Parts: sequence; C-alpha cells; structure tokens
Amino acid sequence: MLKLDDCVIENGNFTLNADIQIEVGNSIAIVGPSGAGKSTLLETIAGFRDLKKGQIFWSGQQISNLHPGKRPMAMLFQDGNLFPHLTAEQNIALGLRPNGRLSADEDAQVQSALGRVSLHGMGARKPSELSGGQQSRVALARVLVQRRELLLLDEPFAALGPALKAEMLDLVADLVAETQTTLLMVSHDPQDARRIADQTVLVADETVHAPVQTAELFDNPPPSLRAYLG
Ligand SMILES: Nc1ncnc2c1ncn2[C@@H]1O[C@H](COP(=O)(O)OP(=O)(O)OP(=O)(O)O)[C@@H](O)[C@H]1O
Repeated sequence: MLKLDDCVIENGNFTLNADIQIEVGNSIAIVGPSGAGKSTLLETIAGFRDLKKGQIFWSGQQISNLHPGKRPMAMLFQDGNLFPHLTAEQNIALGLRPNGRLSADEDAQVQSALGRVSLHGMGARKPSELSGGQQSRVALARVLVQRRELLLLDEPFAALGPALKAEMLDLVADLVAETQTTLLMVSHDPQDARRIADQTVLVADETVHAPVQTAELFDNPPPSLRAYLG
C-alpha cells in the first residue's frame, strides 16, 4: 500500500494536503483543475520535493526520508524524458546503470525491453530519428528495465495524437498488469482515466481526495470537477 499519512506539501505560497491510501497493483488516474497540485503531488511522492508535514509509506516502510533514486518508483514527465545525444539503447540503459558499461545480461534486458515496446532494430537511433510515439516507447522501455514497483506518469503522452495516445495507454495498461506495478497517472482527459484507471484521485481545493471509482466520479462529478470539465 502507498500511504500518504497526514501530509502537507508546500510549493511557494501553494499548500496541498494529502491523507490517502492506494492499494498495491491499482491503476489510479489523478485529475483536477490546472494549478491544483497534481504535478506537485507526484514530484513529492517521487522525492523531488520535501514534505512540510507528514510521512509517506510504501508497503509499511517509510520512504519520505529516502533520496529519489532509492525510492521504489520510476517517473515519466510530459517531455524531456530522453537525452537527445544518446541512442535509444543508451537511453534505456540509463534505467539500469546511470554510468558505466552494461553486462551481457543487462544488455539482454535492454534488447528485451526494446522488443516489448515494438522497437526491435531501432536501438541505435537517436531520439531525433524517432517519431514522437517511438520516443515515448523508448522512455517506457527505460521504465521497464528499472523494474520499480510504482510508476508515476505526469502526462507523458499529452503531445501525441489521440490514436497514438490511446495506443500508448493500452501499452502502459498491459505492462503494469504484467508486472503488477502500481500506477499513478496525471491526466487532463477523462477518457484517459476511463481507459486505464479503475480508480481516480481528484486534486482540488488544496486537497488530494481519496480514490473513488473512475466511472462514478465522471458520471456524477463534484462541483470542483464539474467546473473544470466544463
Ligand atoms: N516554482 C513555483 N513557485 C511558486 N509556486 C509554484 C511553483 N510551481 C508551481 N507553483 C504553484 O503550485 C501550484 C500547483 O502547481 P502544479 O504544477 O502542481 O499544478 P497542476 O495541477 O499539475 O497543474 P497543471 O494541470 O496546470 O499542470 C500552482 O497553483 C502553482 O501556482
């Protein structure tokens, strides 16, 4: 279980309160108005921001005092996930080894991840030689080789067209189901949430609300979400 225990997060003058629990293996969408704190929440769970108050637990162990690299999670951002001067393979390899040469076994893991995201034979290409969708696949492959228990996605597919985005979401859904990864995904699109997440967390009114069934939330949105959905 991921537990945010009586947490207060500050970002400049902005304050966010979170006191929620998420079951292991669940896929959770995070929705809410612009500026409500969705990215701030993920950055805090990942360890890029300190808590003002409270603690974060994963499987009963406190992780809020751990360096981001020591936390059991991988994160993908909206952009900037790949290094432009490195090949696809080298970008994926960073998930296994931030520096140094890969062992034969690690190299095999990189090749396997490339295949899993349907990029066999494209490992030597640089990001500029790949389409937007293929770049997203490389970033996903890097997450795969990291084998973390928790995956945090901050709208990494927002720049893709609707069909490609749907394809990437389906690929994410397959991968997290296969590896029993717990997924937290920020999205502005209710269709994304419905597609991939049984449960959704609403971030609004300086509060991270407890997860509720996705369909129920969007079929009958509370006022703060209704105003945002338009
Ligand atoms: N560097 C900063 N200094 C001060 N305040 C900031 C800073 N970055 C963000 N904020 C504030 O923190 C709040 C939360 O921002 P955050 O990016 O987490 O929202 P969000 O829900 O992810 O928004 P969006 O959907 O637009 O991406 C915002 O109201 C913003 O004004």
